[in-house]
Amino acid sequence: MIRVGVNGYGTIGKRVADAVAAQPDMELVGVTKTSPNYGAEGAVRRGYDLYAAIDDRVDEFEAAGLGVAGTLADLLDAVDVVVDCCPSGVGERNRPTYEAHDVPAIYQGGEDADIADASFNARGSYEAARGAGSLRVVSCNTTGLSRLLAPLDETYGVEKARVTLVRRGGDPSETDRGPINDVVPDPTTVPSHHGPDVNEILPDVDVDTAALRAPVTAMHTHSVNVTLDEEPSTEAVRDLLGGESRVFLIPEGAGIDGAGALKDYAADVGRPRGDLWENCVWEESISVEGRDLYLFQNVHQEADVVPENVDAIRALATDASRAESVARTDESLGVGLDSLLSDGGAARSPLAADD
Ligand SMILES: NC(=O)C1=CN([C@@H]2O[C@H](COP(=O)(O)OP(=O)(O)OC[C@H]3O[C@@H](n4cnc5c(N)ncnc54)[C@H](O)[C@@H]3O)[C@@H](O)[C@H]2O)C=CC1
Ligand SMILES: O=C(OP(=O)(O)O)[C@H](O)COP(=O)(O)O
Repeated sequence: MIRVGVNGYGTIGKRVADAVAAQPDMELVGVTKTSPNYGAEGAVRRGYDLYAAIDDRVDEFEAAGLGVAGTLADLLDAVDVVVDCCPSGVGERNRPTYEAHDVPAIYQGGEDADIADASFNARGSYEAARGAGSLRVVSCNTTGLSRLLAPLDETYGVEKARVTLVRRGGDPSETDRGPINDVVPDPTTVPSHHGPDVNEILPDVDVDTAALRAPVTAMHTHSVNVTLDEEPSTEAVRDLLGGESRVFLIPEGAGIDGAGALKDYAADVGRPRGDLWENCVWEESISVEGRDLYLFQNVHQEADVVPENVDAIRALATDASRAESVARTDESLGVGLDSLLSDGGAARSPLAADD
C-alpha cells in the first residue's frame, strides 16, 4: 500500500483525498487543515485523520471539538508520498519541509514548473515522469489541452494548435472572486501560461493559447483550432477522441447546451460533488476543413486534475505502467462517461433492449 498524505484540503485537496481513499493500492493517512472550519468538519465526517497544518494551532482544533492526529511533521513522518494542494505559491514555501522529511511530493499547477523534477499529465507524460523525485500536475486547463493534443499529435501530427480559453472567474465556493460584470483578457498578453505549460508535457507540439476570464463558476470553455499534418475525416477524429477514456463526447441531441446542463447531467448520473473528471467535447462541434480541426470543449476545473494526481502518485512511487495506472484509477473512480444517448441511443439504451 502506498501511504499518502494530502497537505491543503480545499477545492482540489478534498477531491484528491477522496480519490486516494478509493484506490485499492493506496492508504490515505490523513489530511491537513489550517483552521477548524467546515472543511475540517467535512474531513472528520468522512473518517479522515486530521493534522494541523500549522503547529501552534492544535489547541484551536481541540477547542472546536475536532481532534487532530498530529501536525504536518507527524503526517510527513507517516507517508510515502505527500500531495501538496495548497494555494498557488504555498507549495513552493512547503518544498523545503517535504525535502527535510525526505518525502516525495506532488505539487499542483498553480506552482511554477521548476518546483518539481517534471510536470505531469497521465496521457501526455506518464512514462517520461517515471523515476522523478517530485512531480507537478499541470493546471486544469493545461490538463484538458494535453489530453486532447496528445492523441491528435500521435495519430495525425499537429502542425499548429491555436486555442482560446474562456476561464471561469472562480470556483463556486470562492465568493470573493471576479469579474462580476465583465469579460476580461487574462492575461492581456499572448500566450497565456497554458501553451508553454502544454510544452512541459508535449515539448514538440506547436501551440498558442490566449485566455479570457468570464463571470461564471462552473467550468472553463476552450475554442480549439488545430492544423494537422494529415486530412482525417470528421468521423475519424470523433472516433479517435471517443476512444479516449478521459474525453467525454457530449452526444448530439442530448440537450446539453452548456456548463449548467453538463453539471446537471453529472449530478444526475451520480457523480460525487457533480464532478466531471473528463474533458467534455461537443460532438457536433468537431469539424475538419482540409487539415484544420475545430471543436469546443469544457473542462471542470475542480475535477479534471483529480485522476491525474492519483496517476502521479503511482508514477512516483511504483513501477506501474501508464496503462495499468490509468485503468486502475478510472475503474476505482468510475472515470469514463458513457452516455446512453451516444451513437443514436439505440445500441445501449435499456429501453431499446426491451423493444
Ligand atoms: N480550483 C481549481 O480550479 C484548480 C486549482 N488548481 C491548483 O491547485 C492548487 C490548490 O488550489 P485550490 O484547491 O483551488 O485552492 P483552495 O484555496 O480551494 O484550497 C487550498 C487549501 O489549502 C489550505 N492552506 C493554505 N495555506 C496552507 C498551508 N500553509 N498548509 C496547509 N494548507 C494550507 C487552505 O486553507 C485551503 O483549504 C493551486 O496550485 C491551484 O492553482 C489546479 C487545477 C484547478
Ligand atoms: O488551474 C486552473 O486554471 P488555469 O489552468 O487557467 O491556470 C484553475 O482553474 C485555478 O485557476 P485560478 O488561478 O483562476 O484559481
